[in-house]
Amino acid sequence: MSLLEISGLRKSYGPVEAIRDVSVSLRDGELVCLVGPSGCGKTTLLKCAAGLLAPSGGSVTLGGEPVTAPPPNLAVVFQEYGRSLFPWLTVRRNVELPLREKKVARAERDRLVSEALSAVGLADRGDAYPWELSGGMQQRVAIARAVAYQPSVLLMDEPFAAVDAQTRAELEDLIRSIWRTFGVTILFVTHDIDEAVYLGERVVVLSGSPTVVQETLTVDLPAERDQLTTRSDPRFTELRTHVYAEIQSAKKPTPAP
Ligand SMILES: Nc1ncnc2c1ncn2[C@@H]1O[C@H](COP(=O)(O)OP(=O)(O)OP(=O)(O)O)[C@@H](O)[C@H]1O
Repeated sequence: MSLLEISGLRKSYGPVEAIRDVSVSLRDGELVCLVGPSGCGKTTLLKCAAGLLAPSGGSVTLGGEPVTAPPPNLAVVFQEYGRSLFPWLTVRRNVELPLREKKVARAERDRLVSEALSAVGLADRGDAYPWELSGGMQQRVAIARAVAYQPSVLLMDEPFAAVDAQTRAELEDLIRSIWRTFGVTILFVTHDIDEAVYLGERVVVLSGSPTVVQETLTVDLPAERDQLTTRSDPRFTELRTHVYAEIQSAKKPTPAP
């Protein structure tokens, strides 16, 4: 059964048609990657899915309910970790903040924060301030905050675009591990083809703007993935080459209907 349903979504900014027709459906517990050329409307699509932006047409439903404002059981992790954390709050406090707003009782809050910080490997950095941490660690804090909130859906908008390649690989593995541990449904937006194939159970390829779904691909790689084995698997190479070719043709703008 689908949990998050994006159906016939359209979005124009005044005369600029950004998204023409996108439908994506996520089953409960799925990890789906959205990949497309730069400027194709990935962020726009994600904001519409999160209830942060009203679509011009089509619909978004979460658990059968229409999404018209940010739903309580959905969390978003953005690319710019530097701007998403409060510098005057410690790591623990940053992670705890949405739980306070949700009026979670103190003991439960402490438990959820500790569990989330352990899951991202920052159990011993709770008293640090974000600016004392590296970029990759700050993004881990943002991920811990989303996880502690126990969302049923996690939307991620190019969350690793601003970190170095090694950190990025570690964070990719972290997402797979969090996904498997917590059973959260994830929609992960990236412009990185290898990342999309490495992470996803399915990859949705978007066309150039005005955007339509170019292709949806099932990633038939083993669930147990690691940077060395998976990336040297001939099937991985086949899939990424296929998606690369799709993106190249997707860069051509969609002809007018
Ligand atoms: N607030 C806005 N007002 C007008 N046009 C906008 C606005 N936001 C986005 N656009 C336009 O909509 C299109 C899609 O933008 P969006 O940021 O969603 O793409 P993206 O795929 O996330 O881009 P990138 O890969 O570069 O991050 C672009 O043509 C952009 O210029």
